[in-house]
Amino acid sequence: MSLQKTRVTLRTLDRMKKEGTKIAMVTAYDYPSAKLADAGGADLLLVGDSLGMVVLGYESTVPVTLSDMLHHTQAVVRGADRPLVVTDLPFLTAHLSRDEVLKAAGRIIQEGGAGAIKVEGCEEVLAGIRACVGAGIPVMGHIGLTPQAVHQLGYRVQGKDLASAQKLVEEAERLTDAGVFALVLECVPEEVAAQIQQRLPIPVIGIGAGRHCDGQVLVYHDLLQYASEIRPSFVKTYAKIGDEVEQGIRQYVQEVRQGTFPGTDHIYSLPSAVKERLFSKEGEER
Ligand SMILES: Nc1nc(=O)c2c([nH]1)NC[C@@H]1CN(c3ccc(C(=O)N[C@@H](CCC(=O)O)C(=O)O)cc3)CN21
Ligand SMILES: CC(C)C(=O)C(=O)O
Ligand SMILES: [Mg+2]
Repeated sequence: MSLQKTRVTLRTLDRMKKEGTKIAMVTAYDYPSAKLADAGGADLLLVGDSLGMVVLGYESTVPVTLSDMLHHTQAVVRGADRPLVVTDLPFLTAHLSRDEVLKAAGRIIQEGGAGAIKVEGCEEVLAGIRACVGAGIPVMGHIGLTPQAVHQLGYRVQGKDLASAQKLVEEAERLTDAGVFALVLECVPEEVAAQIQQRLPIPVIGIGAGRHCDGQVLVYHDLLQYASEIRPSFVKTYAKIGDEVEQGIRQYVQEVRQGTFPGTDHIYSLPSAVKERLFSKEGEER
């Protein structure tokens, strides 16, 4: 089923949860990353606000704007045929008035071309989530470690004591009641994620949430080891493209300096008839 070429929809994900088919999600931030992730078979592409860190060089996701998200979403959508594209609402967007949330989410769907949005948090954003769902905008929830709250939480595992584990289960259920079509659980003990996965009728996508989730998500630059400066311990490395890129650039620079690039394979030449006449008297006369 994951090999089908038709677009992944909410119904596809629903079916995958029921069948126990694991869902593979990866972030993408531009046309080439979307094209390659699609070719690699990813079901869901997340235009994560992590782009602020891995693509734009900020220290956190907090500075990322709606216009950043729109710009990158448009590029990802152009490169993604099969996967459903989900875009993060940036910092402080889901907390605004109902109208403001709808406007921002509407732009991501209408101008960006995404198929869904993702919102961090629960209580404070529940009204905005309900408004979006009511307007026909699919919403993915995100609880546990919510990076937009880095200034309060840090990047710490969440739900390690009884009270906070119970709170996560409650939040998962409240979000489901509010109509989210799937839920990202970030950095929580495996046992808590398993409990939530069992209780919810919707797919639970884990990142640092253990083996029992309905699907997994990782940041593109982490799993491919591509110039990412942070290394959470839940990351597994599947390639080292950063090293490949650096090595390629190093060799190019060296060949330019040595004059071995460009070689005869990489130049344009005049046809010999033109060449003969170009520097002759006749050629200069006109
Ligand atoms: N490259 C990248 N990958 C990500 O997964 C990611 C981003 N950037 N930027 C936005 C957020 C930030 N995230 C993070 C960042 C750090 C940890 C981290 O280092 N966690 C500690 C947990 C320590 C503990 O509480 O025990 C770890 O050691 O994994 C986790 C998630 C996830 N997101
Ligand atoms: C880490 C994932 C879940 C995310 O929200 C992002 O990449 O922004
Ligand atoms: Mg995010």
